[in-house]
Amino acid sequence: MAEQRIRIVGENILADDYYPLKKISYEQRRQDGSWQAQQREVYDSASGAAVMLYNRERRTVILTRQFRIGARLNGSDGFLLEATAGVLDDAPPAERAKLEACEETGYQIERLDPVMTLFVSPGSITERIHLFVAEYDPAKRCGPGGGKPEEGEDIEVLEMDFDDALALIDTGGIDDAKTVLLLLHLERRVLGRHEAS
Ligand SMILES: Nc1nc2c(ncn2[C@@H]2O[C@H](COP(=O)(O)OP(=O)(O)O[C@H]3O[C@H](CO)[C@@H](O)[C@H](O)[C@@H]3O)[C@@H](O)[C@H]2O)c(=O)[nH]1
Ligand SMILES: [Mg+2]
Repeated sequence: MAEQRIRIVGENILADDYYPLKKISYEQRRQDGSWQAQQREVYDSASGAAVMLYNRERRTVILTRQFRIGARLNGSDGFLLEATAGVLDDAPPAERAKLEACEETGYQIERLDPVMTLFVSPGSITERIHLFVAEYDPAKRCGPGGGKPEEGEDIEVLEMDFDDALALIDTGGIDDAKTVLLLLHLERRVLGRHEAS
């Protein structure tokens, strides 16, 4: 067994409303062999799944725009352009991604391709996000999209030229991490880049 480097010694719940905010005490064995006591606040938020919908023939993607309070509190108006995403709520990631695509965008997805699973902000948040891409057919719809109004969701759905979306990364118009990553994945592995004429 690998030598133990971390001993978790305590957990204190600071707040427990929607998801718990915890203060974790642990001891870390430093590279010089000494043990050091540390404490960190961690938001134990749920993990999620996100999917970037694209259409190869039209060379388009589907983006959502909704209000995000975390961004608003840190320098943005909070209305971020994003790939569709949702918390897992015990569903397998691919199934959750398909359900959220229907609820939020109204498109019926048949096949999802997994991209990667990432920690979003591992120093302070437990969340992992499972990323997918999937082709959409503009004619295959499962509902109106827009999210669940009773949960406060008011989601705008935009079909955007893929190259325009890539250009928005460069100007900061798209600044949500999972969304940037999924667009760059599409560019690298699926759709390539068309140079502006
Ligand atoms: N009342 C209340 N409701 C909440 C709270 N936090 C979340 N919700 C409810 O939970 C729903 C979550 O919607 P989803 O579509 O399932 O999740 P998401 O907000 O899109 O989250 C996804 O994207 C996030 C941002 O990238 C990810 O952090 C998350 O893991 C997930 O992938 C929201 O509509 C909202 O009603 C809260 O603190 N209070
Ligand atoms: Mg969502």
